[in-house]
Amino acid sequence: MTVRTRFAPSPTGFLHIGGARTALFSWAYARKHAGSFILRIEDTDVARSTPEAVQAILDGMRWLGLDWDEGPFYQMQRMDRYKVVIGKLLDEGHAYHCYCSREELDALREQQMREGKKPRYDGRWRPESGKVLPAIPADIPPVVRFKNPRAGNVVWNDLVKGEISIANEELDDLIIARADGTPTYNFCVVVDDWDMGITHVIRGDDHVNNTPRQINLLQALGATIPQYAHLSMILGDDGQKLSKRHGAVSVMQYHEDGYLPEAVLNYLARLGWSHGDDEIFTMSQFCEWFGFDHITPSAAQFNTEKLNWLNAHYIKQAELGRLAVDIAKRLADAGIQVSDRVDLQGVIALYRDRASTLNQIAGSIAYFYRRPNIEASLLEKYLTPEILPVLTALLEELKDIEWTREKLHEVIQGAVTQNALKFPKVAMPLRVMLTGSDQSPSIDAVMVLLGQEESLARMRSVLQVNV
Ligand SMILES: Nc1ncnc2c1ncn2[C@@H]1O[C@H](COP(=O)(O)OP(=O)(O)OP(=O)(O)O)[C@@H](O)[C@H]1O
Repeated sequence: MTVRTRFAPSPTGFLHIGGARTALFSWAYARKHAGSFILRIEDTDVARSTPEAVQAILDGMRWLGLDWDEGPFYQMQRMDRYKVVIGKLLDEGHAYHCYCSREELDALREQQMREGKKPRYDGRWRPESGKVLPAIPADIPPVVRFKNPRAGNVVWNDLVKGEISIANEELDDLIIARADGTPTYNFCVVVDDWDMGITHVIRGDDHVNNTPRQINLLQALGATIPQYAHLSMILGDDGQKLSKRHGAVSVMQYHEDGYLPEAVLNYLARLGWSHGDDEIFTMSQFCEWFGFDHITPSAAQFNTEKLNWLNAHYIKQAELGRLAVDIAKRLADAGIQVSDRVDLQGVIALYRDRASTLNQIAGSIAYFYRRPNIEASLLEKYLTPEILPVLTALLEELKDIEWTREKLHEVIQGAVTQNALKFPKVAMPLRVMLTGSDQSPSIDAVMVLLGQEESLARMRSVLQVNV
């Protein structure tokens, strides 16, 4: 049997971390078994679905590298097929028309509540042998209901939660087509899973309640029942389920904030799944290791600190050329054009060990490409009257030296020793003049990358010396 899994989001908003983790597990299971991963867009909620949300979901999947083998299939394009299957169920006696008016159903519910019973459809239009059905009203277009089995239990061995058994008594005769003929959610899912040959339905456990109804429908259709794996929910900081409507951040926001997709994927993989003590692994390792035996059935909480830690790791490992392309774009978005004057890869190499996002790097290195505005308080603090002559003399000396780290260090150290100062007394004002900040990597390394001409120009403009 070839494994076929699917991810089936509703395009009512962006792809968030919770959905993405579910997509990742479904994708990994297909990849592990050399099967197929199918993308299906469940867009039957016409009022809430938008083309922008479809695009946002596709963008998020592509950014993460969760490539699909088939689809995207759109449920709205499959309406004719659903109608055919509804007809089949009606013909075969697995479904029936129900002509209850809204008022009738409301009255039924009220009566059941008064009697302390669980509100449910009482099957008044359900055909049974020997039962006389009410006269068909002229003015009420019927819905189609599924004839759910009355007795027995629906039992499945959930790959995450173990055996689950639901009594058929608990299940209503589900409406599968509304009065206007449009099919309903659970029914579309069933027809799709059947037609698409899904072998493993891997989805969030917010769908557990749908599963017994779907199994009954599949059985009535004579379909093979897939295996089910209901994954725990990802909760936000407040302990609530992340959803488009509550607390979730788009996957693409992580891109914007400077996270690498491999860091986000690695983070998501560990949300509710483990492989011994392994925290850092590649996606091919993950696909190899992934299985349902090491999934925690309890909900997992999002933790930004851990994501930052992983991102810092992947930034340190990433190929510099790739980081340079990305960071140049981030700088351009902030109105800063990088130029060949400064070796961007060299600059990133100098900064990446201390960054947990690409945005932090972009923010820290902007001064290489745009002269910094230096705060008066920094000038006052570090460019004290007694140090100014030392810096002016140093500027003179820097004009004619070989522009290497070693030479720069030697010359700066010389100025320190000659004037019987401590190293920071000279290094700090240099930092401020060159970078606009009193925090930077080693100043000689900064000066090499900034270049002789630009370094001297920045010193001159602060020291107001026109030499
Ligand atoms: N917080 C979550 N944690 C884990 N899986 C989730 C989470 N939210 C949704 N999923 C799963 O992602 C898949 C796609 O879900 P869907 O597009 O309906 O997103 P949703 O966020 O639940 O939608 P909504 O925000 O409208 O409730 C489903 O399998 C669903 O179970």
